[in-house]
Amino acid sequence: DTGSAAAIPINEVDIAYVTPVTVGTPPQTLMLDLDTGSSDLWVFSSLTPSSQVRGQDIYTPANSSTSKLLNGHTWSIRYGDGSGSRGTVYLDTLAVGGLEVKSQAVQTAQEVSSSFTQEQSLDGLMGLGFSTLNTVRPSSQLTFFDNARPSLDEEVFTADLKYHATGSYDFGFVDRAKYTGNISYTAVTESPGYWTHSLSGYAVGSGAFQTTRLSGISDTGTTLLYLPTAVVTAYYRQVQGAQNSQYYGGYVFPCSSSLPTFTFGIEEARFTIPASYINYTRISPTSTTCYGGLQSSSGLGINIFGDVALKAAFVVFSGTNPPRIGFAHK
Ligand SMILES: N[C@H]1[C@H](O)[C@@H](Sc2ccccc2)[C@@H]2OC[C@H]1O2
Repeated sequence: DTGSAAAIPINEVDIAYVTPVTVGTPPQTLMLDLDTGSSDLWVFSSLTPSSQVRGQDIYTPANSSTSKLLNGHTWSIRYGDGSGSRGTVYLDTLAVGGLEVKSQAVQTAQEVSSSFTQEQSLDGLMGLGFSTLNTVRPSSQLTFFDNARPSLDEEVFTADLKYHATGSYDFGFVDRAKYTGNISYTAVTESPGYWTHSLSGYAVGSGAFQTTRLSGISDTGTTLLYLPTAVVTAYYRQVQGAQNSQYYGGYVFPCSSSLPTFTFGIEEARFTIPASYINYTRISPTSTTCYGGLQSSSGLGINIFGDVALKAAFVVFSGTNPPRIGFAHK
C-alpha cells in the first residue's frame, strides 16, 4: 500500500507545513503538521476549551462511529520552542493521501498553549519520529508510520518540502519523478527517538567545503536551520551589517544585504541552500531588518536540520533495519 498527500505552507514564510488527514467515520478532515521531530499525533478536538480554539478544525469523536476511548490514558508534550499540549486518547480510523490505518491513537487535546491557538491553519501534529518518544501513558502508542508499516510497499516515507510552494509527503514508495540523480543515504541513530544523523561538512557561499561531522536531527516540524556557533558566525561574517541580536534572539541583517548560499554535505553529496531561503523574514511587516534562516544551535543542545535545509532536497526517511535517511537533488 502507499499514500501521497500535499505539504502546504501555512503562511508566506513557510513557518510550518500542513497536510490533510482524515479521521473517523464519516471522515473528518484536519490539517496536521507532519513532524519528524516528535512522535505524538494530537488534534484540536471537541474536548479543547473553546477559549483555546481560534479557527482550527476539530475532531469530534462522538461524531465518529469507529472512535473508541482509550480508557485511562493521557498524554502531555512540551516542544523545543516551549509550546505544548495535553489531553486524552481515542483510537480511530485515520488516513493520509489514501493510506489508511484502522486503529490509530488520536490524542485529543484538552489544553493547548497559546502558540497553537494562534496558528489558525494548524489543527494538530502528526509525529513521525520514533515511537519511543510517544508521551501517552500508561501505555505509549505507535506513530502513523509504525502502524502503517506492515501494509507499506516499502518501509519509507519521503518529504518534498518546497520554498513558498506546496510540496508533498509520500508513504510506502520513493517517487522517481520527484528527484534527480542518486539518493545519498547516511546512517540514522534512533536514540532518543529523533531522526539523528550527521552532515559531512559545510561551505559558505563559494568558499571551501569544511569537512567536519555535524550531528543533528532532521526535523520537518522545525522552521529554521540551527547549527554550531562557529558555523553560523562564519556564515554571517559574509553578510554586510549582520549582527547577533539579543533583542531579536538571533542573527539579523539589513533586508537589502546580499546573502551567500549555504552548502551542507550528506556523505559525498553536496546540497546548496539558496540565499533566498536564508533571508527568512522581515522582523516586522514594515521593517528593513531581516531575520536569518540559519541560526545558532548553542542554546538548544542539539543541531536541528529544519525546513530551511530540508526544502533544498528530496528526503527519504527509511524505516529499514537499521534506519537511514537519504537526500537527493530535485
Ligand atoms: N519538532 C518541532 C515541533 O513540530 C514544533 S511544535 C509547533 C509549535 C507551534 C507551531 C507549529 C508547530 C516546535 O518547534 C520545534 C519543534 O517543536
